[in-house]
Amino acid sequence: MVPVEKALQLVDSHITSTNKIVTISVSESLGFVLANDVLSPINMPPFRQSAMDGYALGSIEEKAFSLKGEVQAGDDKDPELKKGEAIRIFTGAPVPSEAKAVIMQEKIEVNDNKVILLESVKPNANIRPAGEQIKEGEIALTKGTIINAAGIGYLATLGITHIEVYKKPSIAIITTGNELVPPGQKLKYGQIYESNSVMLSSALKTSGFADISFYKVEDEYQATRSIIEKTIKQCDVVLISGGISVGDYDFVGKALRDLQVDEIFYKVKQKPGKPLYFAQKDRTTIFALPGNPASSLSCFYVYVLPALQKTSGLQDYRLKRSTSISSSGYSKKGERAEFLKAIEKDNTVTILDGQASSMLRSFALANALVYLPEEVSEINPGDTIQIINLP
Ligand SMILES: Nc1nc2c(c(=O)[nH]1)N[C@H]1C(S)=C(S)[C@@H](COP(=O)(O)OP(=O)(O)OC[C@H]3O[C@@H](n4cnc5c(N)ncnc54)[C@H](O)[C@@H]3O)O[C@H]1N2
Ligand code: MOO
Repeated sequence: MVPVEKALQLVDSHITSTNKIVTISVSESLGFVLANDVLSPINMPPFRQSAMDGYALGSIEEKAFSLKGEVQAGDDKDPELKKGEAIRIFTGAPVPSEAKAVIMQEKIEVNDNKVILLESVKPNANIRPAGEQIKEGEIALTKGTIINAAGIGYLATLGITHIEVYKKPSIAIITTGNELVPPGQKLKYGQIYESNSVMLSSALKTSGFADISFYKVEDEYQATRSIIEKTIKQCDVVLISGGISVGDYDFVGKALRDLQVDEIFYKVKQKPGKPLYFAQKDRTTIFALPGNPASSLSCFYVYVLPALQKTSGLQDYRLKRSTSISSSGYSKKGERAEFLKAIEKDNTVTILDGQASSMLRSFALANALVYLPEEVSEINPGDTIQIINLP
């Protein structure tokens, strides 16, 4: 059995960033990592642009200006504007080349077709120069940037439709267990609903992993081995749920060994998730997650997600650890490190009831896991404790 910190290190040292680069459309790039610098193909703004609804002024020394027409956003005209002349202009409209400033409409009065300034105006006030945000050929976003919603908007403002990003892994989810039936069917005696596949795929989607295929297998050696062999050939990452413990019908470990995967560790000194198995074969990474739902998800967040993020080129892929003040007391029974479902708010963390690895309600409410290392045996209210923030 390996300690938690050792297991984390082993996952980190065996996972490498992908060097596969793919071109994708900007609209589909949420959560991807840029594989190259992106250069701006245009000046932004592309022209001198008014930042306000008001008047463009041909000079700034006068107090009264004669009004000469208007420029609306989207107009392609560049009207002449002499000293002492003003033009009605609107936010986003191109500012005439000869304009010296734009004044907000709240700061003028119009009398007899004359624009009277109520206060003085500085040169170039309320004018966004062409290329103020970025100039053509400059770096818009650097390699390594994670694309978020604003990043997608920003690239769209520059008219960019496609970018080069690191490929995200293709992921297989294999669920094992004769007792499992899909929700929607009536349960027979001895059966339970299969929930890990939808839970894990939802956790994957939350973090931007969408290339997921699903497989279901009975507790039978040959079928288990065949599915694992097939998915290792087809996918970058194989997540197996259940069948990894020591029961007579837990065939995952035997199948993996017989397929001669490189076992990196099996069993971690932690609760939940003791029977976690981590291996690689050729270029595929394999995690066999314990079948108990909360164990599966806990192992996913602690080990699988950082690995997937590292693979996808994220630099800041490591577990998001921080500390918080416990409002709860808790006594650990065994010696294993523990991950406890909790709610963290305003630097106070509350450990939830219902921590058994078969239970999901506490996880459904949690926004953090409290991490109790092996050497910590109890928590008292007021203690500063380690937490892992959940995505
Ligand atoms: N003699 C021992 N028995 C067990 C040990 C041990 O050390 N010695 N470890 C226990 C721990 S800890 C865990 S965790 C489980 C893990 O077992 P498996 O990974 O082999 O998982 P299964 O036996 O297949 O399932 C466990 C539990 O979870 C339910 N399950 C499984 N898959 C799903 C699914 N897709 N959706 C919903 N629920 C699922 C399954 O019905 C079982 O109730 O082993 C302990 N035993
Ligand atoms: O590790 Mo098991 O997940 O304790 O039930």
